[in-house]
Amino acid sequence: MGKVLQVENLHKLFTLHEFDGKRIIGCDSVSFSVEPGEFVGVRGKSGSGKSTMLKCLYRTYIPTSGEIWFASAQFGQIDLSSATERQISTIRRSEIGYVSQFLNVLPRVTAQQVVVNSLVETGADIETAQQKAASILAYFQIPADLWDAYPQNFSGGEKLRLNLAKEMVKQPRLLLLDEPTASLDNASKELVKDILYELKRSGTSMVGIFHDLDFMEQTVDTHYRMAEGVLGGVTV
Ligand SMILES: Nc1ncnc2c1ncn2[C@@H]1O[C@H](COP(=O)(O)OP(=O)(O)OP(=O)(O)O)[C@@H](O)[C@H]1O
Repeated sequence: MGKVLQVENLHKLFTLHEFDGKRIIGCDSVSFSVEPGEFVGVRGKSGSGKSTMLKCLYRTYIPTSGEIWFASAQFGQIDLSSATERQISTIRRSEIGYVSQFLNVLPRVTAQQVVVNSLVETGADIETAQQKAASILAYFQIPADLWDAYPQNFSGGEKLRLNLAKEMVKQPRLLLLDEPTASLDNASKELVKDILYELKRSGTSMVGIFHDLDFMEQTVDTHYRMAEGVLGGVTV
């Protein structure tokens, strides 16, 4: 099987219109690829461009130049930097997940419903989705008394685990992880580590950005360091 992701010369420049058009480099000439089931980890100082790169991959940001080739089940090889908004939302529904400690869900939707909606989006019927959601929330150690609560008020760790649960049920080809251990205690980190191993075993490819270097070294296959927007290889 070919590569899941091939990033070529990705460049993102921010123009600050409120400051006379001042320009800031987000990331510069980033190139790397990801094989099926490979976990790529990126570290680097604060402000070095890690989030910018990840957000370009998810198309939260439109790259200034460069190509992001993704092997989509639905569209074949598709350049995410120039795909239409419609194609991007289809791909996000079932092929690419994004996980951070910040939960981006509709207000007044309970934790259980968040997971149910995710399952329904990938084609499950409501009844199966409800049964499955309960076992998934239990597996992710979300306390049962929170299942009917609104996740906006969850702790950072609970939000992250719910985010992982809602993305994992899609069995995405590619999972993007934005600081997957931020605000987790050691027991929760172990749980997340097991979940990531499980995902890898099932063939999901991952790209994660990290400040937690211990966790990164224990989980990723390929290490990169970002410095001033430029991605470099790291020998561990
Ligand atoms: N939306 C934006 N508008 C303007 N500048 C931005 C924007 N997002 C990021 N930047 C700038 O791009 C550069 C890279 O920021 P980025 O958030 O990608 O760094 P990072 O490595 O993820 O940092 P951290 O580890 O602190 O999250 C910084 O100089 C930042 O100020």
